[in-house]
Amino acid sequence: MHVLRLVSTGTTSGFRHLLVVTCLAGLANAALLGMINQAAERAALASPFDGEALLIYICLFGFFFLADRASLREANQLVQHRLEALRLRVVGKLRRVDLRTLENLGQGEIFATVAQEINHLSQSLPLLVSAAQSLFLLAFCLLYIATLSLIAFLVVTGFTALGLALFWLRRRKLDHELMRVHGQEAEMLDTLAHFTKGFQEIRLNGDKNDALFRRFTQVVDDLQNRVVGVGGKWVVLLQFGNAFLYALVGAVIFILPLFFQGYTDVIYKITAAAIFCVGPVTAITAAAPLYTKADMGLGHVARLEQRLNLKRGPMPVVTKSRFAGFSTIACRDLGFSYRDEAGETTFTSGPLDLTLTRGETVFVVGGNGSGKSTAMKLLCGLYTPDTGTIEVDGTVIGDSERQDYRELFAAVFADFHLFDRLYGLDDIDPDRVQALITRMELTDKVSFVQGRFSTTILSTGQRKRLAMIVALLQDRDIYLFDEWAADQDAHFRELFYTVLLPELKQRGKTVLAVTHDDRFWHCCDRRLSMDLGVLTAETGGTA
Ligand SMILES: Nc1ncnc2c1ncn2[C@@H]1O[C@H](COP(=O)(O)OP(=O)(O)OP(=O)(O)O)[C@@H](O)[C@H]1O
Repeated sequence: MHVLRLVSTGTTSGFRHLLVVTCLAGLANAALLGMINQAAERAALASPFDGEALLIYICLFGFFFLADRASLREANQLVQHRLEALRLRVVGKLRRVDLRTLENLGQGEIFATVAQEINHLSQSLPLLVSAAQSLFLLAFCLLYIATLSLIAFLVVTGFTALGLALFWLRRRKLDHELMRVHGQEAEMLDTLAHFTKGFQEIRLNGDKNDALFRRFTQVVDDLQNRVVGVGGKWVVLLQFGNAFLYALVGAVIFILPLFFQGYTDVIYKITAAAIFCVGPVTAITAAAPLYTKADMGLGHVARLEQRLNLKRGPMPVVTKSRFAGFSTIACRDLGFSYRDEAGETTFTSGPLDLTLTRGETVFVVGGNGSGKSTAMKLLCGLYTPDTGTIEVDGTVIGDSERQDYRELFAAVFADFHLFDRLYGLDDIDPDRVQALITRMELTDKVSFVQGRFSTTILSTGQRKRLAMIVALLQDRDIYLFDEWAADQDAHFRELFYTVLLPELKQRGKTVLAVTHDDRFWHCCDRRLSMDLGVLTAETGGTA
């Protein structure tokens, strides 16, 4: 049903057009078969050559050829168009979800669904149009049989419907297997990602490399076994379809004549028509695996969409945050928990009670795993709090305010991503960018040309400096830095604490910086200590 929904939703004119040309192609095909039948009958009766019939045959063939081509082209166009819309819709939802939803989904699942499944669909769906044509052809063949003998029509239709229904029921049993194939494909993609993301580690350690490869081999083996198993079940199903067809033709030829008087007059015509049914029914059954896979693929996309629908915020605002120029942000009893798949809490951040004032520089310190990064993501609205509130100048941040609130922040997280372009800063003055590149001493490494950085392949410290440039260009009210200085040399560490942070303060920016650099702990207005997800102490600084 997902396939039908995909092609029939959206603008209906494309679907109607496809339906008309496919129907015409099927009609022309049926007419051709009818003519062949008649010609065979005439030849059997040794009738003279019929030039007019030949001309009609050629015209019909020409018509069929054009309609068939139009139908395949239309189907391809329609399907690609709908798939593009689907891809955009899913990614459109993806970019609006809660960070936690995205973390729970996992990259393998997203890639297996959005990239792999939709790519499969883009290749397999247009091929299904031949099966759709066969459906029309089958309907016309049956109608033709009806004009010859009503009883034969009922028998053939009954047989065909029974065969297709049995086929369909048995096919549905494969759905569960196909679901597991999808899950294993996602697992395979996740394991594959370890080879690229962990390449350095596996090249340094042969045992690790071998063990990962063994794991990958096992995952691929399991996947292959399941795919082979599913393929075997398809073969049995297709054989069942073929056997059923020959049983049908046998019944028409051998059994029906025994019961009906006069039937034998038209027996060869009905037999020929029943044999014509073999082609379309075979085409339909052969397309069934393709259809099933396509329907499953669209089912996965639909399920992914459902999960994305659950925690979707409003569209990102492109204008300035309505909270820009805030005076205070107050967090009261703010709490958030990570939960595993079973719903068990694995770590709780908070309850946090904290007030941030415009223009202050606040350091957050604490041991590894004490919850500093989690608290940052909670504070800037990336995680939706389970309990408590965030208030900006007395306005409580609810779901409808959250995106506007997020727009107050520019951040360089510990797990930051560096984009090659300054997305969202289209009108930026290139000289400003170049000036910051010079300031961050990256001129011999990176340049800003035609709206993009010449490279992002840099050392970790250099990448963080480039990320800092991007954050500074964003010119937001609040800056979050999660251990920015950790990867910098002594010179840039000094520059960060004693020049960049004071400059931001001077410009009225609020800074929240996670740091382990106790040598610079005095360079702040306040220092918050964290342990086990809660604030344990607050100390004054000298900034
Ligand atoms: N995405 C996540 N999903 C589930 N649990 C997480 C996630 N990120 C962090 N945690 C858990 O939350 C706890 C706090 O992690 P967090 O990264 O906030 O600590 P941190 O104080 O920033 O540590 P560090 O100083 O090592 O960076 C850890 O126990 C970690 O296992």
